[in-house]
Amino acid sequence: MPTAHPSSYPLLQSIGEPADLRRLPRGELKPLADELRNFVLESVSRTGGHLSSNLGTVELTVALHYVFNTPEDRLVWDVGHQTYPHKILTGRRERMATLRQLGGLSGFPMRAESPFDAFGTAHSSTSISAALGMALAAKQKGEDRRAVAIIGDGAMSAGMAFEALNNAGVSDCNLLVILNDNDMSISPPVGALNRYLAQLMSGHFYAAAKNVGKQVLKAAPPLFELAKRFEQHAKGMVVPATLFEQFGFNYIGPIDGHDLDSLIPTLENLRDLTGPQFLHVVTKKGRGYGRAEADPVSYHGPGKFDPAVGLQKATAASAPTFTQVFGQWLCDMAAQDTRLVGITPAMREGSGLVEFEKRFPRRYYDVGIAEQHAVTFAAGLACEGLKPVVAIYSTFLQRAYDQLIHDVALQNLPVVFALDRAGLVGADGATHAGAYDIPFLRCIPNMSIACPSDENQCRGLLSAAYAQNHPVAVRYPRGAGAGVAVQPGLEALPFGKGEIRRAAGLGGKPREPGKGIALLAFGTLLHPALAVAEKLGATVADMRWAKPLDLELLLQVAADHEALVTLEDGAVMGGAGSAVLEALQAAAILKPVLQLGLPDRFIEHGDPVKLMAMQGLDAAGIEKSIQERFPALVEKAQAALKLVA
Ligand SMILES: Cc1ncc(C[n+]2csc(CCOP(=O)(O)OP(=O)(O)O)c2C)c(N)n1
Ligand SMILES: CC(=O)[C@@H](O)[C@H](O)COP(=O)(O)O
Ligand SMILES: [Mg+2]
Repeated sequence: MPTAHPSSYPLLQSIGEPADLRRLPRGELKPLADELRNFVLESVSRTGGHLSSNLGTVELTVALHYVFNTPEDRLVWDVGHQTYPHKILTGRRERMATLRQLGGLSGFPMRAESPFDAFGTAHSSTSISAALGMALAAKQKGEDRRAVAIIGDGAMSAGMAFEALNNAGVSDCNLLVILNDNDMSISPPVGALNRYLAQLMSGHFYAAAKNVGKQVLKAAPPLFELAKRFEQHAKGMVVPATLFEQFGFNYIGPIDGHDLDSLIPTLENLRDLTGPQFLHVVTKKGRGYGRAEADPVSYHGPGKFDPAVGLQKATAASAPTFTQVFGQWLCDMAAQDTRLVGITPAMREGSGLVEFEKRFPRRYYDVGIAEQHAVTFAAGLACEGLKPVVAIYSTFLQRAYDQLIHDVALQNLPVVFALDRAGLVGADGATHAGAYDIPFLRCIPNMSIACPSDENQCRGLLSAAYAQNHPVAVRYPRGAGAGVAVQPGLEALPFGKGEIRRAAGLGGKPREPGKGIALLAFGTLLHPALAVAEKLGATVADMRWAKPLDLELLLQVAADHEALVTLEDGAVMGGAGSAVLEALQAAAILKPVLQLGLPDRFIEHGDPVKLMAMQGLDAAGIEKSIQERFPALVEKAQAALKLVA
């Protein structure tokens, strides 16, 4: 993919690393920022990726690398989806064409990718904790470096951010926290913090009186200290200390996060102050590209598009995604049962709850980026007889593991967890893979786990989950399923039951009992399994439930075959295949079992179909693994097929 034509970005072309930026005349920073913004738009429109948040951090990124001696001074970007300007200014401009592609640039900061990426992020609200660690490490080692956390207003709503503020506020170290306040999460922001930040922004007097950036204080520290003391005094008299000052930070702002004339002197002042500093900058998500400014939600993470015409509506003909199937099921079930409430931790669009919010606004809860709270909040709702459905990405449920055990499972509360993005997600890479939910859920008493293989099963298993009086997770992958027609009903599939989808020995010739191979599929790997089974004359069972296993089906299949293969789009270790091994062991059935699934390593970003093939989880890979593990059985099975043919 060719990158943007170099001639249109002459200044950007001259920046190989931030030291080049710091050598630029001050007056060239604004034209550089303009080129940088245009390059981000052009590049992301060609590759897809996160856009509106990146357009909003252009000036802030230029100012940070201009004022701070990066990479010796550490920048920790929260979530990190807004770091394309940072990557471009730190020697990765040419590689932006490979963004989120196999072997290409990650969409998030990665320590292995660059020394300028001080900390790997992608799950939100970790930046202040990490930066505090770096600041205290510098102090302990006697190193003169700064640590800066850049955190968005959305990420600021997570408890972990306040845990870090609470600790940092009493830590004698040189930490700067920059709140990038664009008054947006992915969706419009929610919660009291957002309301508070709006008050801060509306306090014009406070901002004007304090606008340190504009009054470019050239003073030597004593004068600045004097001004600071006056300001402390004045604040106490005129304006109640901000929340952040109550946490022990020196709060500056709000200032315009797109105005280099504000940003640079303010950052220069703050860089030279000791103790915990908090800078509140106000930016516009999507800044500089009208369509993204007008609709930062749609342009949060767009695919490829033509900036001249903007995003085009998806063609209606395309098969529904699992997310859409869930969203429709949620509305249908809510219409049937008034006890249903829908909860999302700040992922309304991604989890498919836009329609549900419109139709059932009083039963819809966006709790902000607060997965721990979301789960225990659901437990509270369930205690009072409501039927909560928590729509949450598999990877983000990891953040609420104790709440899952302690507040939901231990009390055996009927909460449904609709786990979207199960398995490999592709472009977002290892940080977002839903690879571990079967292992980490299966060991929790009272929990059940359903693995739909297609869109219809997704509906049926969601209804089955909803009908239970204990916690159930239903896991399904990102994107479209098998493209089967979705039936409108809400009938629940049988709880804990799977079914044989293909019996061996087809073609009229009965197979000897106890011979041949059986494939036990958990979820969408059923489809490549069916393809392989045709060639191997194997039986295929759609197990549907990782917990409880359909023991009757399993023991029957084990008795009828001489070898078993388990397939799951999740970690092999502790996964559904392990459950099969445990069950056979408990029944003293000794049959060879080949477990296929994700390996014990993190899988990088890339095209999800290619990534699954690389793990040997496409039909060719599955067949190859079976051939290698059971060569004699395969040979025998294929010979038998020839007889039948
Ligand atoms: C723990 C966690 N939950 C949810 C997400 C999904 N997510 C990514 S960006 C985002 C919104 C972040 O808002 P903000 O911090 O204000 O950044 P902005 O996009 O406005 O620049 C969310 C919810 C995540 N990355 N991590
Ligand atoms: C940065 C972040 O965590 C989200 O924007 C995430 O990338 C969304 O993932 P989907 O694109 O799968 O909804
Ligand atoms: Mg924001």
